[in-house]
Amino acid sequence: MSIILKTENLKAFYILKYLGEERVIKAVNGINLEIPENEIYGIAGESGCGKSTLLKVLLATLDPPLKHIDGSLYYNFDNNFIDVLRSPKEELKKFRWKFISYIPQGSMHVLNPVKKVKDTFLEFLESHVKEKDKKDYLELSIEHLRELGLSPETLEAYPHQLSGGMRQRVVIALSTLLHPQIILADEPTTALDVVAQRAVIQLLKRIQNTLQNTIIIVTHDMGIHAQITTKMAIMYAGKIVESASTKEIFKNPLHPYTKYLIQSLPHIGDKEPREGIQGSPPSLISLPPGCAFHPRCPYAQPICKSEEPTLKEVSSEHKVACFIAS
Ligand SMILES: Nc1ncnc2c1ncn2[C@@H]1O[C@H](COP(=O)(O)OP(=O)(O)OP(=O)(O)O)[C@@H](O)[C@H]1O
Repeated sequence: MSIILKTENLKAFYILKYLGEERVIKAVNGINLEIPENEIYGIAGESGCGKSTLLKVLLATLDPPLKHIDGSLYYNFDNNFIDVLRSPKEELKKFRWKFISYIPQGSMHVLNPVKKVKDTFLEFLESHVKEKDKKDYLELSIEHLRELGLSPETLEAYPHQLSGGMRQRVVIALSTLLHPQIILADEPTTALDVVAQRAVIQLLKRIQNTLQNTIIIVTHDMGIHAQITTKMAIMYAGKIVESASTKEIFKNPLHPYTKYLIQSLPHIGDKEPREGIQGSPPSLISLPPGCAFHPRCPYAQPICKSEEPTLKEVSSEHKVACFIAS
């Protein structure tokens, strides 16, 4: 199993000035991840725990007020680990779209409303692939859509002529035109009905199967993780609190937060609504001492209020950051 992307104690904070005072939002706060190639890797957690920010950092797009504070991000490019956040910006351009690409949150609004889909595809290829004539770009786009099971006729449409689900699939096709080895997808199924969600899931699975690459999916929806991911990490308050294969996470969740996330999933035959997690995630500006989950944890012990648990391996490839569970 080869690692395609890894982070070591990665920290990136939003630094804001508010009424003359500095406010620091610790959105990515000491992340250690090792993501293998040829997997669909999920990152789960409630809204506001830092998932989207982590994806921005993994793509190495840190624009103010987001700032790299500490730690490292490595891409395994041709069997060399590149220290991405310490590489010159010009150097990083060669990775974007060809090695690593990004499907942004709400991507169905990404397409230019006054241009045919075809023109967006051609412009993208023109700016990223050299030495081709226009016809070749068109052939490449048609071939790619066919490969993904999408109709090439879509290229002749304007975005408003496509359904929300179809627009999302077109943006996914656009992000994968250059066959990247890593695809980062931010909430790719959010705001879609279940039929459109299913089509997006099938498309992502098909892409992974065809390219044999790695897809990293961020979503708060544990149901989506269960359907598509093969390995996953649970994020809480800017940190990873548990990671394992998706099967293991659902069969044997160890962290009380993971258990809550799974318990709150609806089941067929439920007579009453499922209970959500009590309380809400802490402010990332002033985190509680010790384990950030302790104020919401029914099993919290005195140690949880004073010391911060680290992510420890408890069985093969199953890691958890919890004094009670490890
Ligand atoms: N551009 C920004 N400037 C300042 N703070 C930000 C910015 N973007 C996000 N944040 C803050 O960073 C924290 C983490 O947000 P992030 O969007 O990464 O979480 P998330 O888990 O992806 O949640 P969601 O699913 O709601 O996007 C939140 O407190 C959020 O308010």
